[in-house]
Amino acid sequence: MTSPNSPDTITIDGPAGAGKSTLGALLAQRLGYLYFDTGIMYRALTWAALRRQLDLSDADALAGLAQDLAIDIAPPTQDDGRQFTVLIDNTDATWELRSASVEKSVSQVARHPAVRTIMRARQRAIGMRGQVVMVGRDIGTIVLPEARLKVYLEASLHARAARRAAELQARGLAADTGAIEADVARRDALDQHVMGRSPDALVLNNDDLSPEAEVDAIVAQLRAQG
Ligand SMILES: Nc1ncnc2c1ncn2[C@@H]1O[C@H](COP(=O)(O)OP(=O)(O)OP(=O)(O)O)[C@@H](O)[C@H]1O
Ligand SMILES: Nc1ccn([C@@H]2O[C@H](COP(=O)(O)O)[C@@H](O)[C@H]2O)c(=O)n1
Repeated sequence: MTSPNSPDTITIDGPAGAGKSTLGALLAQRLGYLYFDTGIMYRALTWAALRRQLDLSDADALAGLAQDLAIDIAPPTQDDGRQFTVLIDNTDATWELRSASVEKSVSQVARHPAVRTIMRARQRAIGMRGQVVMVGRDIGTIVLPEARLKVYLEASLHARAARRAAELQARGLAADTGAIEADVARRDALDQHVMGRSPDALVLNNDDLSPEAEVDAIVAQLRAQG
């Protein structure tokens, strides 16, 4: 699928909590590329829609907001474990994007075709600049199908839930692994229609693979491609 004219981008898709952001950030750092997590955009839209008390079934209202919403991703402004700071309409919403209310509604917001059309166009414009590692659900299949390398990352439901629980505990928050597992499974089901594994993707299962080993496998694949 890649050609000399393909954008110099690497896509990473996979289900919730598979480790896409961890891998994406590490790989981008190794290659000196921009790291871009498209899940942040859907989370930002959901956060802003909830704040405005929009009806989450109103596709037109959500699409209008998706078009206009100012989402700025900046280097971390606080040393609290964040990968970056997310400013939405100039408000720091970094951790609120991970809140239970956003997690509960984000897949519902992301389902609207009108919303996805706008988000995908914004994402594609960023990817086409090149030297980007872009992470999401449909990046290798729809947003950047001509990417230089596509990765599909997977891990068992149990491992994904256990990692999410450990992450919350590390931030001093309560974590019920059973409830987290149910929530991750619910999001998997809702996201099924947007999830895509490109036939030419490099598939990595990280149940027993560290992020560093994942990066090594990808760099080896890039070298093999020449
Ligand atoms: N290879 C790995 N082995 C063990 N733990 C990992 C691995 N990769 C990531 N993790 C841990 O798994 C958790 C989820 O990772 P991460 O946030 O990167 O996933 P994600 O796919 O981006 O999630 P989401 O879809 O919810 O945004 C984090 O606590 C992270 O430290
Ligand atoms: N390309 C994408 C990325 C994300 N979504 C939706 O956003 C939710 C949050 O994504 P995370 O990667 O931060 O977990 C996700 O559950 C999807 O509903 C999407 O549709 N397409």
